[in-house]
Amino acid sequence: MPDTTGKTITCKAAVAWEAGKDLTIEDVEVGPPRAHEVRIEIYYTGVCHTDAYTLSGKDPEGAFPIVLGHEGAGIVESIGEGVESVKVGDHVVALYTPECKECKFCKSGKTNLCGKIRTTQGEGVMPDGTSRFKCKGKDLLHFMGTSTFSQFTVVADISVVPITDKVPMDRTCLLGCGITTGYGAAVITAGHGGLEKGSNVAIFGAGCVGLSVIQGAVKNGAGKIIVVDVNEAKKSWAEKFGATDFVNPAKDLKEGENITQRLVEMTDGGCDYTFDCTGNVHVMRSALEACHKGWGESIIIGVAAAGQEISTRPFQLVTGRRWKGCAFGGVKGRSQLPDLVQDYMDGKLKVDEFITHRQSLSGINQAFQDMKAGDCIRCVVDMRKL
Ligand SMILES: NC(=O)C1=CN([C@@H]2O[C@H](COP(=O)(O)OP(=O)(O)OC[C@H]3O[C@@H](n4cnc5c(N)ncnc54)[C@H](OP(=O)(O)O)[C@@H]3O)[C@@H](O)[C@H]2O)C=CC1
Ligand SMILES: N[C@@H](CCC(=O)N[C@@H](CSC=O)C(=O)NCC(=O)O)C(=O)O
Ligand SMILES: [Zn+2]
Ligand SMILES: [Zn+2]
Repeated sequence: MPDTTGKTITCKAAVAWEAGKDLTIEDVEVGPPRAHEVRIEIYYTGVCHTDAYTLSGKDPEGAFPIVLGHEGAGIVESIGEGVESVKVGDHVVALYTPECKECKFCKSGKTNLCGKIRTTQGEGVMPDGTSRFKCKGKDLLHFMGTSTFSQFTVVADISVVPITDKVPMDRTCLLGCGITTGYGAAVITAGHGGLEKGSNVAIFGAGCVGLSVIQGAVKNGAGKIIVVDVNEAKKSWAEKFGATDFVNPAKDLKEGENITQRLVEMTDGGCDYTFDCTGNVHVMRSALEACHKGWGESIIIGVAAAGQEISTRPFQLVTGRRWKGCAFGGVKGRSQLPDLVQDYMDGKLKVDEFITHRQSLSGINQAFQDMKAGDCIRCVVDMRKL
């Protein structure tokens, strides 16, 4: 392979030109990394519902044309001036939640949200306000600071974590979003640094995120782990990951009974923790109201569309139920992701089981279709196969 350091690379990428339209595979020019930037050759990327959400046009931050994708793993091709955290040849996972370790957020000890580049990331540009992608003479926007639907991408050095090369990248890519998000929500965000042993838990939505919450709940020794999903096929998935109960609100409720009442009855007054992994604001309300009076905590993970709002009677909070939420499970990517990779290597974290579908880069629109079909947990796209 010729040395590409300092040069623009032309490669294939799946470009979203307009909201609601299929992606098209294009030749894109990817500029060299500038100071504190890293150019990565992406080997594998997952497709997440958040990519579909932005492509749909419902994301208030969504703008076009853009290179989507935020669940990717690859190898560092070159680095810009001042980069010390990774080197050429490192296997890495891209981080849509960066970690600078020096901003107010990073130093607070209270959150994994990093403030350093959030504004430019939301605007779809690199921290210096410009794009590294060009196609047909036009600049393309970056997405979530990662843009993993391109064979080569450029990210800020705080948006990437080196990981062992002993784990295949079609697995590590999934730690870039869905698995880490659900697992972290249970073991980091819930309670004070993770849900307590014996806690009764309800998880709404058993996709990649919800199944990962189950894994975290099992790890922390939860009592009841009740999964609520309208898709009956998710029952066997939930059981495989360690759920103790499954309720399908579309078929299992008694006449006049609602899901909140059922969960309160099953848990002697309400759940200690509930998790929304659907993005449906009505489900979020049920999840909050199914919490135990006095201490029950509901964690919102699902992403709801622009204009959607949550509501409940304030009395629910007055009487001690708590609403919180998290991005990337509350996990600090550069500090904590290598530990999750180690958990996978030690057989303590399931990852392989999530891969139900695979596609080549040119099959990426089919990956979006697969995701909507209901039998897909995660589709992994091989970015080097056209
Ligand atoms: N906060 C964060 O950092 C992150 C948030 N997300 C968000 O998390 C959410 C979940 O992602 P993912 O697991 O990939 O999604 P999936 O669509 O794979 O899983 C959601 C599950 O919920 C089910 N469901 C839909 N409506 C209801 C309902 N009313 N009651 C109960 N179950 C329902 C779905 O059933 P069916 O198959 O029939 O639709 C599906 O089984 C998305 O909104 C995504 O954008 C994702 C990653 C990170
Ligand atoms: N742009 C959206 C917000 C989407 C969102 O909440 N993204 C999550 C990650 S979802 C991953 O699949 C996130 O990281 N949120 C924190 C953040 O700073 O964006 C909108 O405006 O609705
Ligand atoms: Zn995601
Ligand atoms: Zn920071």
